[in-house]
Amino acid sequence: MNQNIQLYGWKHFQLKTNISIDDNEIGRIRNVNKTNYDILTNQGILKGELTGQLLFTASNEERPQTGDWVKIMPFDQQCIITEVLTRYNQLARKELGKKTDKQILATNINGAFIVQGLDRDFNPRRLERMLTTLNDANIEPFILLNKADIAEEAEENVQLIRENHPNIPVLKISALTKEGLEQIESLLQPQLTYIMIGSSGVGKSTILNNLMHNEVQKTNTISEAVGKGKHTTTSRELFLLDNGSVLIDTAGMREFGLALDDIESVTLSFDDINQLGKGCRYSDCTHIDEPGCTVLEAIDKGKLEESVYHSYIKLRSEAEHYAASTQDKKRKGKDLSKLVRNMKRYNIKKRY
Ligand SMILES: Nc1nc2c(ncn2[C@@H]2O[C@H](COP(=O)(O)OP(=O)(O)OP(=O)(O)O)[C@@H](O)[C@H]2O)c(=O)[nH]1
Ligand SMILES: [Zn+2]
Repeated sequence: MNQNIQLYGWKHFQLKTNISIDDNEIGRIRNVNKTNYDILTNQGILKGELTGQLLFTASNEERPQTGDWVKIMPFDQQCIITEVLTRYNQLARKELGKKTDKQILATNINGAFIVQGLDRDFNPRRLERMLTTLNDANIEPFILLNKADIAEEAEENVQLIRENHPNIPVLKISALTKEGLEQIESLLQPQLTYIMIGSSGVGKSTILNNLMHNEVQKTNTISEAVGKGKHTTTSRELFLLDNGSVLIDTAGMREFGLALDDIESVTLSFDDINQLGKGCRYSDCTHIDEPGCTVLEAIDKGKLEESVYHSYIKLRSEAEHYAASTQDKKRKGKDLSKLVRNMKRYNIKKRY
């Protein structure tokens, strides 16, 4: 039986949060089904429910999520969840169809594998967006470019992503032929928690099955011609890998929206801009139209790829838009008009 909570990273969580509680009153949420939870505990996997207090007073965000450590009161082969222990981080996305509500995907995560297909799923801009969200959540990113076996221009596209993100591991893989599987395994550390994110059908379950060395998660075999997956809802589940790492799989995630707490962190996912920005005249320079901005200077001198700057601007404008619906509308108007002016400036320049 591998249900000992140490295997699921309890010690690591304790180190991060300074919490000390009796091991037998602790569990980790394996998956969520409305208000029913599967919880990994020293007594095995227990079914759990919330105390009335939690059920009626906790917001969606405060309720237990996959990855959460919770305080439990075992009884009768089941348990009651009395408290959600403070998370050291959480990964959220914008709720489908809603403007500002966050949906939490998972919590207490050390690293994330962004899976993107090298086929028609390939989209550097979506990758940027995911990297920004991960950076904001303080989660270490890894990029898996999958389906190398069927993609044309696979090598060029892998190179492009490596150039854009020199400090992030970028692996070219094929879950089908198992190319790159050992490289993924070499990134995983025991007792740390990882999550796998990416569009539906990109190969996440197939990768997970490879890592588990058996079939745990049903893969989506609906034909490409039909064009849509069989999942209609999003589910998250926590798995223990052979090497002792914990992996959370997210299935059926069609859209990975921005859910930023802080717009300024957008810049951090752009290594080049971040490096250059250290030389700007103003320490809070937004690199949009300030005098003495070394980022703008670098573009003029051809030292910074315009495409990188463009995705920075686009991403920033998306982030501004999102933030504006919850924060300061006035500032949004100002910044957006600056952005538009700046986009124009570079579009005009390009014609010469
Ligand atoms: N050619 C090729 N096909 C792959 C590869 N990886 C996955 N597939 C296929 O792509 C389809 C979708 O794979 P899944 O693993 O179910 O994708 P998923 O990301 O888990 O999808 P959701 O569960 O909907 O989020 C399946 O038919 C897989 O066999 C690969 O490297 N090469
Ligand atoms: Zn600047």
